[in-house]
Order: sequence, then C-alpha cells, then structure tokens
Amino acid sequence: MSTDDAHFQVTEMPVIRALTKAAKQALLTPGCRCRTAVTAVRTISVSPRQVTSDASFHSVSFSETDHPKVLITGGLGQLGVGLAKILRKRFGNNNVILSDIRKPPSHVFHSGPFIYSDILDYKNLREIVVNNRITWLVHYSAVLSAVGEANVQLAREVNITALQGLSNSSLYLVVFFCFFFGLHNILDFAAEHGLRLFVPSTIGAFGPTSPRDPTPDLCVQRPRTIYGVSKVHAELMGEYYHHRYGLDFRCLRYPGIISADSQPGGGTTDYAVAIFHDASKNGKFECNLKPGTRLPMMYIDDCLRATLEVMEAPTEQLSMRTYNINAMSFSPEELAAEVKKQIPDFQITYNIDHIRQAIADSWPMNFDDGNARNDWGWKHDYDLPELVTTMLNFIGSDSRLAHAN
Ligand SMILES: NC(=O)C1=CN([C@@H]2O[C@H](COP(=O)(O)OP(=O)(O)OC[C@H]3O[C@@H](n4cnc5c(N)ncnc54)[C@H](O)[C@@H]3O)[C@@H](O)[C@H]2O)C=CC1
Ligand SMILES: CC(=O)[C@H](N)C(=O)O
Repeated sequence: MSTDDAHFQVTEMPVIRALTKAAKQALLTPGCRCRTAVTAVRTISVSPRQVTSDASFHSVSFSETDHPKVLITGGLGQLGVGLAKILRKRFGNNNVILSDIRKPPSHVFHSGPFIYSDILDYKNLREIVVNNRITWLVHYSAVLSAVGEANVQLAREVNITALQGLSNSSLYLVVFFCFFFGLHNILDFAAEHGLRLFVPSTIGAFGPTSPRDPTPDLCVQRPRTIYGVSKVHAELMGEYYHHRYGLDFRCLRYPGIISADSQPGGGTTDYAVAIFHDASKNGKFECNLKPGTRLPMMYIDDCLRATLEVMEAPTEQLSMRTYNINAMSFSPEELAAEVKKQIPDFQITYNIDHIRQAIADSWPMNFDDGNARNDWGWKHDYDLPELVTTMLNFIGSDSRLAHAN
C-alpha cells in the first residue's frame, strides 16, 4: 500500500463510513433537508400534471391579473440591481425582493426590499418563498467563467452543488445520498410551489465543437469551462422539469453584458466594460484578449428588458424554453476604433490573459437569436455606436458628478 493510500485509509475511510451512516439515517429522519428533497420530488411526481385542475395543490394562488411577487437571488452582482429596478417599476416596489449573501450598499438597501438568501441553504430559501408568497424566481447567483476556472470547486458548489468545506471523496458521497443541490434546490421548490423560474444561461454554454459563426439555439454543446458545464446542466435540468413536472422554466442565453453603473463579476467579456472606464479616466486601456477576438455582446438595458419580456410572454408563444438572445458582435480592436471616434487620443494595448483567451476562443463569435425574434418578438435597441455613446456619456457624467462633489 502506498503512503498516499495509507493516508487515505486512515483519514478518509472513517469519514466516509461516518458520512454513509449519517446520510442513511438522515434519509429516514423527518425534518432533514434530504428527506424534504425526496418528499418534494415525490410530491411533484404526481403533480402538477396528474392532479385534477381544481385540486388545491400549490400553496400560492396566482392569477394572471395579479402582479407577480418576485425573488431575485444573487441580486447584488452586475445585473440584479438593474433588474430589480425595472421589475419594481412595473410591478410595484414591494413586489420585488432582491437577495444575496453580501451586504448591500446603502442606496440598494433603501431602494426596496432586500433579504439575505444563500442559495445553498434550502430551508432559508423555502422560508423566503413561502413567507413572501413568491410567484416568480429569478435565479442570478453564479460564479462566472474566469473566476470559475480559477476556482472550480467554488463554481461547482455555487453553480451546481450546495456543499461547502468537504473533501472531494466525502463530497461525492454526500451529494449522492443527500441531494443537497443548489440549482436542484431551486428546481424542486419552484416545481413544488408552482413558480415561474428564470435561470440565465450564457454564450459560454457552447464550446469549440459548436458552430461558432453563427451559433444556433440547438447544436452541439460541449463547453470547456466549469461555468459552461454548469449552465448546460441548468438548461437541461430546467427543460427536463418543464417536460416532466410542468415547471414553468424560462431561460435566455445572454451574451457578454455591458453596463456603466455596475461592475462585472469575473468573466471573459469583462474587458468590454473596463475599456470604457479606463478610456474615460486615463485615455488608454490594456486589453487581456487578442485584438481580433470576436464575441456576442449586449447593453444591459436590452438584457434586462429581454428578461422581463420572456417572463411575461404567454406560454403559447414559447416554442422552446431556452433561447439565444443577441444584439451585436465585436472584437477589442473594433470596439477600440469606435471609442476612438469619441476620444481621438485613446490608445489600446494588449497583454493577453491566456486563460481568458482560451475561453473566448471556444465561445460563439456570433449568436443566432432568430427563434427569440420570431416567437416572442425579441428586438435589441443598442448597436455598437449607441452602446459606445451611451457608456461614455454615462461614465463621463458620473465622474464629472464625483469631481463636483
Ligand atoms: N454579466 C454577464 O455578462 C452575463 C451574466 N450571465 C448570467 O446572469 C446571472 C447574473 O450575472 P451577474 O450579475 O453578472 O453575476 P455576478 O457574478 O456579478 O453576481 C453573482 C452574484 O451571486 C452572488 N452569490 C454567489 N454565491 C451565492 C450564494 N451561495 N447564494 C446567493 N448568492 C450568491 C454573489 O454574491 C454575486 O452578487 C448569472 O447567472 C450569470 O451566469 C450570463 C451571461 C452573461
Ligand atoms: C458571457 C458570460 O457569461 C460572462 N460575462 C462571462 O464572461 O463569464
């Protein structure tokens, strides 16, 4: 026996035995999340398809004329605060709850309901959904592509699993026994409570063997990042729950999203946000992708409007449950040329981040969103010139305001 094997036997086997025993007991113990998950899945396996239409199965009654009551998870990232703003405008301030595991800045905290919610904690999520009579769930929590490659374990936990702080061998075992899945938590109680569930996917759900110019909705999906793998998993699980249990699952594959007043959370397309801040402040930018790297992109207002539109689309208009959406495609050199039109002295240099470059080289260059346009009328407002003008105006006026204060 090698030293490593001996070490494994001494340190890991008792852990595995103890976990096996605990997991078996837990499955038989009322009140355990493991049992709850099993119960939830069993319950929904005879519903909502098989119950009669007048059966009072769901705890939430939701007529189409009511405003939805929305919970946004992972809401303090690049997209959540903006989404809460447009949903609150439409449905009323108190009907949209923003949640995250981070402390909100004071302007967010005072702009409407905010609640702590860790998507890894099934009981906490369930309480929030029940106590607030949530009818729409927007599941934004995620670890993005570049951060995910730097920390695969974290990406796997947040994007797929809900286990923390366990060694790999015990991790697999407990996952197997206990069904403690983050996304699966969400799917289970979304189905159980009849929620409309939105989970965003990404251009990163495709890989080097997908057609890249353009990439259609349905084609080979073999991503090479943990982020992409977790998003394909979410697409497939959501669609499976839709077909199997009638879950109202809706999913858009977003391109890289560009925003002025919120920072991106560690993705491959982040350069397309940073360039505007650096151009505005210093007149120069060091780009971490090669000049010709073309990727699909979208201004945040288009992205958030698309999200609201697909959530409001009548079911009969949705021939699919996962749609590509797109607005434009450009490379760093094309973006720099457009910025230069407004800041003539602007200079771009290149210092390639090889991990991000490899990711970008495996992603779509152009995104075919014809199905979204045909089915529910998707139409973008911002092309490259409008994007650049809007971003520079916003950042310019913001920094002028900061200087004045
Ligand atoms: N921003 C973009 O360019 C794109 C975003 N998307 C998707 O849209 C969604 C939102 O994206 P962003 O706002 O950019 O992400 P982000 O990375 O900026 O924010 C993610 C948020 O999730 C939170 N979070 C992490 N672990 C959590 C946990 N255990 N429980 C609850 N919250 C947790 C973080 O605190 C963070 O505020 C993500 O699912 C992302 O994959 C898809 C394509 C493009
Ligand atoms: C396109 C995305 O999903 C995100 N912005 C990333 O670059 O990881």
